Amino acid sequence: MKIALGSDHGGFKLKEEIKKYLEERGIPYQDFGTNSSESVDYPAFGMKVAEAVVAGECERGILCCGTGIGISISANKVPGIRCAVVTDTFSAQMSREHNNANILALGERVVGVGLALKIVEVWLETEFAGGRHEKRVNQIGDIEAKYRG
Ligand SMILES: O=C[C@H](O)[C@H](O)[C@H](O)COP(=O)(O)O
Repeated sequence: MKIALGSDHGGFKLKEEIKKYLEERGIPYQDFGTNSSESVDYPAFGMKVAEAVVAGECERGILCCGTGIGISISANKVPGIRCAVVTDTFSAQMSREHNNANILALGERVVGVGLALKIVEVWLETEFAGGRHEKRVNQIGDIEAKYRG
């Protein structure tokens, strides 16, 4: 499974930690930036990762900013993206099992590196449960379709 990675300056250090984590486990990734702690605007990075996931270039994405919020809002504007901001391992599991989240968003200023990497582990290992959740996820797609031009 190839992972698309992205961050702004507020999530840059956490993204680098996640890269190390993925490298140690032989999980392939593509880094869409940013490439330093210099101040940048998060929407473009959220969009790039979201587009890579929707295009199928990467199966899932992980985004980091200060809180995880701005970059997740940006990613969720791309049709087909279900990006979840997660701060605990239970929500990480549920975002996959129930919501089939295809992007995980983390806040470097919210969670420590240890917890963030545990969230990543749980999120990557958990599969969508389907069943009753499938029709609900499909209904999210129906909302997108309603507002598509
Ligand atoms: O939701 C937005 C993110 O948390 C950004 O990382 C944050 O707003 C950046 O703030 P600043 O420009 O003060 O570093």
